Amino acid sequence: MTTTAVTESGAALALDGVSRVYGGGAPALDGIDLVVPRGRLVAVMGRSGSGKSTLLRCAAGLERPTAGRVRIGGTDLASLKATALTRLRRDRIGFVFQSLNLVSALNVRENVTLPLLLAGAREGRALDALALAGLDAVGLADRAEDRPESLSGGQRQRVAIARALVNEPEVVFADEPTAALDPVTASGVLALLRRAVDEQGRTVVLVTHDPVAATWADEAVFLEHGRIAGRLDRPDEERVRAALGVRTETGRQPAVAR
Ligand SMILES: Nc1ncnc2c1ncn2[C@@H]1O[C@H](COP(=O)(O)OP(=O)(O)OP(=O)(O)O)[C@@H](O)[C@H]1O
Repeated sequence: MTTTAVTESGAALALDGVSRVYGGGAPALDGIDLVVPRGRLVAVMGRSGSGKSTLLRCAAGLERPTAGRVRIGGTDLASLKATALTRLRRDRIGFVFQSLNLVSALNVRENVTLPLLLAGAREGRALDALALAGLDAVGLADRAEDRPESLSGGQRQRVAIARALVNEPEVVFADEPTAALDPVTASGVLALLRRAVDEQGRTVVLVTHDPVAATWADEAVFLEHGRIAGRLDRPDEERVRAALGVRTETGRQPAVAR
């Protein structure tokens, strides 16, 4: 227990016995223990219904667990009232969710500055410069004044990443950010998340079905029936496929590489 406590204290994200039950059904999450150190990219994988999105929503403070504890940078989310939790999500978390699309009434630059404006920053040149630097990092500075609908799917995801990173969040949560993209565009988007980790020391939790996407992660965590069924360090495609395939075919746990 002491080791866990020490590890968790330096973690960007720590889940401690997190469960989530909806109605009278089987738990969507069932006693999840997960520590994500700062500066790591972790892929959460598993079959449909295994609890990936529920884990992301609980970890990101979008939903309260039924039991257990979630900490972001040492802050216990259960200790926060609704307003403080909203503030934490706004100031300390970045989201790249399909359901949190870009705002079509705003141009690309305004979309990127939105989290900072919501956090109370004043409009002006400094803010614009920050947005342009963020857009430059994702290769889209020249599209700053365009509307999101004039961009391709991959370009929109890159804007979403620039927006998620603009407030220098402690954790970025990405839910299937490449699901609708072709493989080459998907690699470009994943490379940006990887760069945010390697060059800016960000921490990213990525939900994905895609074994290729998982190879960009430092670690893949496999869920099954709301539990962690296995983990792979430095996942490669073959081992991820094997891990997913083994469970799909036989229900056995995947090989664990640690
Ligand atoms: N709001 C909800 N109300 C009731 N049940 C829910 C709710 N959200 C999720 N569930 C249930 O919890 C379980 C896990 O769902 P979850 O969406 O987390 O799985 P997932 O692994 O993300 O699936 P997918 O890959 O299909 O998105 C499922 O059985 C689902 O039906």
